[in-house]
Amino acid sequence: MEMQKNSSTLVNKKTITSIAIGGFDGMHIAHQELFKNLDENGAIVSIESGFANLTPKRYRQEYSNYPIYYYVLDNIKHLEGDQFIKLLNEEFPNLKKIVVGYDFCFGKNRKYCTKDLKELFHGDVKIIDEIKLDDIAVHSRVIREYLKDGEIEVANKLLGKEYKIYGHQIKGQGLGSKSFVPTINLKVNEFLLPKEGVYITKTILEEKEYNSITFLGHRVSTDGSFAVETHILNEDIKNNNYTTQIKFIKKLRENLKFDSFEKLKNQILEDIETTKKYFINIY
Ligand SMILES: Cc1cc2nc3c(=O)[nH]c(=O)nc-3n(C[C@H](O)[C@H](O)[C@H](O)COP(=O)(O)O)c2cc1C
Ligand SMILES: Nc1ncnc2c1ncn2[C@@H]1O[C@H](COP(=O)(O)OP(=O)(O)O)[C@@H](O)[C@H]1O
Repeated sequence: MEMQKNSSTLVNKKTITSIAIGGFDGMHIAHQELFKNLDENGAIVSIESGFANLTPKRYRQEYSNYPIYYYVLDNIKHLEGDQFIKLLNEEFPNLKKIVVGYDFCFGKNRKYCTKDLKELFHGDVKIIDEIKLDDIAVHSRVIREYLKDGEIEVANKLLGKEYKIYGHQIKGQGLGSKSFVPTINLKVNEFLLPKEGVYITKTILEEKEYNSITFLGHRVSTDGSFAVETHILNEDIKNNNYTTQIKFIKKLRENLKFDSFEKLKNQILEDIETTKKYFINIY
């Protein structure tokens, strides 16, 4: 059962009776399976390695109604097994249940695993068997590899949602509106970017979602610089300064070098037509 609380800062830790523990980068379908085993006073204990780039820390709460409490791995990784459990019992004095996956290990040199957790914690310990989808093991590292290969549709299936990044708007070369099509240029920090290429996407501006096409990569046909730029279909958008979100849906093609602006422009117009057709056919 899910609850409506959604900010850990507002939830008293004393009310928490069950927790799921892990890194939770991606908040993918296997993570969501763990959360299904929490009770209505459940919480997520997220251990921060500093390497999360699918759902970096401040973007993670959006994918669960359970409050998330963050712990820095470097601060707890030296603990012996009993010390780790002691910490959890102190943090959550009414803790009755812990949910982890089959591969969960913790403490000094990661030498404590699920068997030790069962022995050390006096309460209910629920271990979730490995979750796979179409024979693919669901793990954040696996999802990262699909994204790096541009295999968005597989990545999205494993994520259980469309992969989404946040960026802030920056100035482009100023060529787009003049020579090609207008685009919003983005600077993206923290998030893993999919493989260079052209993608069917949705772009969210001020909570409104638009169909879009996004180019991501080195502008090998113009100035060679790296860019993330999104063109919103069928709309005349005034460039603003709001945080922009991009949801990736499908890769259209690789990043290509064109020997004239004319050829690049024709290709871009063709990409836009393909994208429009895609959206017409799915609605
Ligand atoms: C749909 C789309 C596809 C693109 N494909 C390529 C490409 O294959 N190769 C390339 O070098 N640049 C590509 N670009 C980037 C253009 O070079 C870029 O839009 C142009 O340089 C204008 O940049 P500006 O917005 O910074 O002015 C693409 C842009 C869009 C919108
Ligand atoms: N495919 C899976 N099946 C079952 N449990 C999983 C799976 N992936 C992760 N978990 C569990 O979810 C929690 C978070 O794991 P984490 O290591 O952050 O995920 P990932 O393996 O995706 O990086 C851990 O308790 C882990 O054992």
